[in-house]
Amino acid sequence: MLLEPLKAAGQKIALVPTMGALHKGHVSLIDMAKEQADQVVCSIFVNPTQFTDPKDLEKYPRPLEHDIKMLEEAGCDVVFMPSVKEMYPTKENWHIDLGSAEFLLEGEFRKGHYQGVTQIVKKLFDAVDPDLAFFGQKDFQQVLMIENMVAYFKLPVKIITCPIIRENDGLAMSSRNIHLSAQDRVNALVLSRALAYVVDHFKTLPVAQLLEKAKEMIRKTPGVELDYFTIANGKTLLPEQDKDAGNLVALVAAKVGETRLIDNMILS
Ligand SMILES: Nc1ncnc2c1ncn2[C@@H]1O[C@H](COP(=O)(O)OP(=O)(O)OP(=O)(O)O)[C@@H](O)[C@H]1O
Ligand SMILES: CC(C)(CO)[C@@H](O)C(=O)[O-]
Ligand code: BAL
Repeated sequence: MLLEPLKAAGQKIALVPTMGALHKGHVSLIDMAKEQADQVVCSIFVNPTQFTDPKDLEKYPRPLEHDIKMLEEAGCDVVFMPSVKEMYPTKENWHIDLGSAEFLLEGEFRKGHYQGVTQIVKKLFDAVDPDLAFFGQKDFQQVLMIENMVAYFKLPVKIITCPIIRENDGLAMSSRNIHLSAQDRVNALVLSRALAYVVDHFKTLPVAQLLEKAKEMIRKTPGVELDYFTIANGKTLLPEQDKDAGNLVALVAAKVGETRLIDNMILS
């Protein structure tokens, strides 16, 4: 890539992988990357191999002009927008060991999703050869899977996790929020509210009671269909009942109207 001479001259290269439809969450990743690297590359690629629902892939937003403008304003140095043919010139098999957490939570509801995610991230790393790569905590399990892929191939890329950027009312920013109707948008707030309830009561209530209350909040919200709400170990993603175990995170996924959203908050 054109960054090779800059890298050879000692400059640090950062990659911010995205699927486009950029929002302030993505900009926060670019901002953090700019603080830590000399050149920031943002990739925009809607990766077909990570979609398990063809309708989800088809309707994924692709507002290209808006994205380019946002990247210019954010001071991103390079935009990398490969075509599907460039990234997948031939049909290929990809299967690597990502550990048992691959099959939990998102992996259970989107079978094979993390094989597709790690396949494309490896290809992006091969193309850009970054020193650092920035990902959002919003996709908590994705960061774990990418760290496992990096360890699997022993890649010299440092993975940096960036905090979740939220709307003023608490909804985690997401490209898919654009699909929410006005009523969905109101209903979707229950996800961050249920997570905040768990954070606020973490010290005083047992795990079982926290989960019961959070799930009840979500279940009684019309138009919201819960996939999972869990309090889990932040590495194994296995459910955890012991509040003193440390490294705990609350994670949620739900369909709001026709749109599936995820969110999480760190507990300890
Ligand atoms: N609200 C957010 N705060 C911080 N990072 C975010 C946020 N939303 C997305 N990201 C991160 O931006 C990167 C690119 O994500 P992506 O382009 O899929 O956007 P998205 O908003 O997560 O869209 P989607 O609707 O597909 O979940 C990922 O590392 C993701 O975790
Ligand atoms: C990391 C990623 C760009 C891979 O397609 C995607 O999963 C995303 O946007 O989070
Ligand atoms: N932000 C995660 C990408 C996906 O939902 O496919």
